[in-house]
Amino acid sequence: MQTNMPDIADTAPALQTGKLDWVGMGEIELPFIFESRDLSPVTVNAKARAFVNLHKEDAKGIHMSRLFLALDLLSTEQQVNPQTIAQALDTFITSHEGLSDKAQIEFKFELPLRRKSLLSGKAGWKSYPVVLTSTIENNVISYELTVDVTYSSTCPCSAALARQLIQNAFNEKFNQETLSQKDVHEWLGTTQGIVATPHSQRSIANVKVKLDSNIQEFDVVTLINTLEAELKTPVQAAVKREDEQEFARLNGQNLMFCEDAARKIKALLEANNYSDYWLQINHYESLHAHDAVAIAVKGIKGGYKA
Ligand SMILES: Nc1nc2c(ncn2[C@@H]2O[C@H](COP(=O)(O)OP(=O)(O)OP(=O)(O)O)[C@@H](O)[C@H]2O)c(=O)[nH]1
Repeated sequence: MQTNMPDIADTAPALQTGKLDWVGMGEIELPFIFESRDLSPVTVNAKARAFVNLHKEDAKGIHMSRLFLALDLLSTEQQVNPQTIAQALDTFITSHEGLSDKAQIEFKFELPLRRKSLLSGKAGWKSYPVVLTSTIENNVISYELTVDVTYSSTCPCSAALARQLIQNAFNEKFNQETLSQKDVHEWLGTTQGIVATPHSQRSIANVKVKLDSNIQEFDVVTLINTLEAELKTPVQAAVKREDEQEFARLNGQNLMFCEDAARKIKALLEANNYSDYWLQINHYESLHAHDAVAIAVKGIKGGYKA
């Protein structure tokens, strides 16, 4: 290796002096083995962002290769968990002595999970977008976990309007007739019996929670499972007809506006004692070409903002 290469990060004058909040790299390709409770260690293909602050006002720049190589170690020689992320953050700071006293790593990846069908006992893969952000400041680490949960939402307004049409059709059909249970039963099984159906839409809950700084392990599966259990109509992987019928029943029994979904999840996160959270509910409408959106935060001082 050539020994006299210029190292401008150390020696060149800054064009203009001043502190910077974050300097680093985005979109770093980083496969790694992710560890989380109730999950066999799983290889994920993450995109990483790695940052330190630059508090030395006249320093030309940070040493990006040092951040990159610390991440590479995480990818090739370790498994990703709170301990190894803490080590990488520590390396970010110690390798920037005099330059930086804050560091941040963000991982964005899809977590594949085996999901069971509703009734038929089959199973299939479903991928969940995850963002894990870890920050060290004043020697304290904080972790934020964001997951996206996709579900189906059936419009309560549309359901009520459809029911009215069904009642009207019933009146027309059976106006003068003595009702026979058999006739009504048969009629209900026809398209004319259920003359209107409410619209439903694919919907996504984006949920960000702040984790305790002293956690020993991540627990993404529990967060996803709890959210899906609360929403009741998560999109399905393996589906046989009996599963589809159960899904139709669940949709009919869990009609919701985006406000309903947001309130349910807010109450759930409160009950689970997260120190802070942010959520955005997106109903990708099938009635409209635009979306219905609801946002909520815990609302603590200095916490997440809506
Ligand atoms: N600070 C900084 N570096 C950049 C930027 N864009 C590219 N780089 C490159 O990042 C590379 C790595 O920088 P350093 O970490 O200082 O590399 P190095 O001097 O070989 O590593 P050390 O010997 O550990 O200091 C350099 O080749 C820079 O040119 C930028 O906008 N800012």
